[in-house]
Amino acid sequence: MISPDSKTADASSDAVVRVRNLTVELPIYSAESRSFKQSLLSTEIGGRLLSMRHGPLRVRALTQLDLDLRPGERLGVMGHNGAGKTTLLRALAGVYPPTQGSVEVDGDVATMFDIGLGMDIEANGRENIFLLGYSRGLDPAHIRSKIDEIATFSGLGPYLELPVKTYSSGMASRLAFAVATSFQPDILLMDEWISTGDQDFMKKAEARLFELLEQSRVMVFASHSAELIERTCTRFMILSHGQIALQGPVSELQDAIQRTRATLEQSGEAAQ
Ligand SMILES: Nc1ncnc2c1ncn2[C@@H]1O[C@H](COP(=O)(O)OP(=O)(O)OP(=O)(O)O)[C@@H](O)[C@H]1O
Repeated sequence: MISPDSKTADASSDAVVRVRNLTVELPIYSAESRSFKQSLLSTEIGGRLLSMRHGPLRVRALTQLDLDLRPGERLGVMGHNGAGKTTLLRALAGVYPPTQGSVEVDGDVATMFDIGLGMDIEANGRENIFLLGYSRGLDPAHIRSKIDEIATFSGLGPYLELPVKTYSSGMASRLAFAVATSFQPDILLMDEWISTGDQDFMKKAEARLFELLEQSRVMVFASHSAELIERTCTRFMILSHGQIALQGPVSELQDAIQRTRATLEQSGEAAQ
């Protein structure tokens, strides 16, 4: 829990996402040997590598972030590879605990990143719909009422009776997407646009996403695409080496968005 001063508390009282002084550090357990640690330390990565006297190397992926998101706000996050975009989404989803600071999120969160997170590949599609629904805190009757719709939207038909390990990655993505979008979330966290390689499904998916964006209380969308951020977001943030370099309304930051697109394009990171 946070204990903000009274001025901050007033300003954030209607926020449904409240992040205070958030630092996230991630250990790298697979770098045990001294020489390998040394060579990693001299490598340029997005986050900051911290060499500990004891224990594993750590990457500081986010440093002292503050963020308030109020109902109706849709935040687009851009930044170079390794800037911390995915780490921010994972921290908001509760996947990564804060190393320092706090994250408070009021409401049901749907995640559209790490597709497959929360799925059991040994279980069949139908069972996975329940698993994903339970992880959102939904009750069985509510989940059951959506099964037919999810089956139709995902186009998986009889495959829903087979274990997910027999699905292609596109089929698994279609199932995860159909579940994530069939139950209206309060807060939608997305990393890039879904891509399944199936053009018909992509058209349906885009239409459904826009519908969902209209109704979600809050969205955070990490992307390399300036165009998608301008089309879908109300607020814009640039992350750089785990810190907020710039933040404000999309309507006032058109130039900054285009400059970021140009920089990412130069380094070959912009979305097509
Ligand atoms: N599981 C992990 N363990 C250790 N370090 C990690 C892990 N995940 C990410 N990192 C590091 O944290 C930093 C931020 O990574 P993150 O994936 O959040 O960046 P990103 O902005 O989403 O990048 P990209 O645009 O390439 O997807 C990077 O330096 C990365 O190497």
